[in-house]
Amino acid sequence: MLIVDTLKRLHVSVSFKLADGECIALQGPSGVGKSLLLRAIADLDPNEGSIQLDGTPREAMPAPVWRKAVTYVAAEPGWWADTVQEHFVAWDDALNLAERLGLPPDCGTWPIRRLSTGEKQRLGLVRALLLQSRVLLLDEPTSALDAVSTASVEAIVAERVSTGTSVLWSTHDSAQARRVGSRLFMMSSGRVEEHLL
Ligand SMILES: Nc1ncnc2c1ncn2[C@@H]1O[C@H](COP(=O)(O)OP(=O)(O)OP(=O)(O)O)[C@@H](O)[C@H]1O
Repeated sequence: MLIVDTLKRLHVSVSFKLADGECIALQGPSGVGKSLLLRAIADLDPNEGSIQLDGTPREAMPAPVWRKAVTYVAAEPGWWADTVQEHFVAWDDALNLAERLGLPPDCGTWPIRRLSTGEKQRLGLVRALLLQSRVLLLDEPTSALDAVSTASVEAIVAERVSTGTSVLWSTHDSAQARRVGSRLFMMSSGRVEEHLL
């Protein structure tokens, strides 16, 4: 269980509980603060408030440990090495997931500069999935993907949810929000309000 109590980042102020094996879809207009909220939960930006994971306060863990347990997945992931497989400790495990997301077997040798936006997005998700995080904070994870790849992402995340991973999934696609979410949060003026699905 992730408990977020009066988390504040700029104009965002939010409290909610996210159970094990639950996926909450997060919607709201562009610029309303969805990314600010997800990044604050992962402690990637300065923020105030209290967050607990399974009863352990965030401040009791070193930040890198917290971020491996409560992982933010950016819509546009960052890269630091020249080729795809240099970004992975266990490339065989990564390749299995990458192939499920429609990438070819030789994609590990590809230079990062050749990747399309959607290839980057899928490989960024693979990187996060390999962490086996307790909580995934997905920031528009299929915004650059076609329908087939989107369905693959939704299926893989659903598998994780079915084995207990908690997910907060930001999306502009209300059909997707209803497909993936067991609950729906609408964000406006920096607050979230739960809506019936
Ligand atoms: N470091 C910052 N300092 C000040 N304002 C910021 C900062 N980061 C983001 N903002 C502003 O906060 C608002 C919310 O941004 P955020 O990226 O969370 O929106 P969003 O709901 O995720 O939008 P989108 O759906 O377009 O991705 C925006 O107006 C943005 O310009």
